[in-house]
Amino acid sequence: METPIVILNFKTYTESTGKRALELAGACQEVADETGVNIAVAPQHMDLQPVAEAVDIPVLAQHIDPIDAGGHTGGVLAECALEAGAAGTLINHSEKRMKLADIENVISRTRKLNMASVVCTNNVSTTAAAAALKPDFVAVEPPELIGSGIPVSKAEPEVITGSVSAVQDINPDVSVLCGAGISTGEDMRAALDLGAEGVLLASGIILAESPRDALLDLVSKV
Ligand SMILES: O=C(CO)COP(=O)(O)O
Repeated sequence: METPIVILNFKTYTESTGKRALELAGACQEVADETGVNIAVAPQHMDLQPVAEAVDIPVLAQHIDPIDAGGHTGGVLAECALEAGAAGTLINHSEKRMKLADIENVISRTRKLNMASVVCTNNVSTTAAAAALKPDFVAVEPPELIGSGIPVSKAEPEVITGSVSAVQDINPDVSVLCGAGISTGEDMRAALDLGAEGVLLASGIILAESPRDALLDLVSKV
C-alpha cells in the first residue's frame, strides 16, 4: 500500500454493513480511480470476501487474532483473512485493544503472509512502542476524538508531529498515519503538513449524506 493513503475503517456502522459495504467500497474505488489517491477499505470480516471480489483497491481486515489454525472457535485466523482477499489488517484499534505480545505476534504473522500491518496507537509513547515492533504503518488516534468530528490534526497536532519524530528515531521505515475526527480535505491536508503519510477515518465519510462527495472533498487537497 503506497502513501499518501486514506484508509476507511467501516467499523460496524449500519451504513457500511452488507450491501452497503459493497456500495461504499465501490465509491472508494471510483474516487481512487478518478483522483489517483490511494484509498483502502476495512470492512467487517463477514464482508471481506464480497468486497475484495468487487474492488481492486486494497481491502484490510479490522482485526486478526494471534492464533494458529486449529481449535479457536470464534477466532480470526490470518490465513482466513488472506484467503478472503485481505491485503492487510488493522491491529490494536482502540475499539479492539490487544496485549503488546499479541500485537507483536500478529505483526509477525502478517509479515510471513505478505500482508500489510497497520498498528493503531493512542499517543506518542504507544506509537514509539509500536514502531519498535516494525509494522508497516502505525496510525495514531487519540480515543477521545474518535467519532467526535473534531479533527486530531487541529485539536492535537502535537500528537502527530510527536509521533512522526518518534518513529523517525526508532524505525524510519514505518509510515505514520493519523486519525480521529478527520472528515474534510482541510483536515487531511493539515495531517499531511504535520508529517503524516495518510489518514485512518470512519464516521466523517460513512455517515455523510453522500460518502462519495465527502471522499472527493477529503482527497481534494492531497
Ligand atoms: O477510529 C477511527 C478510524 O479507525 C476514527 O474514527 P472517526 O473518523 O469516526 O473519528
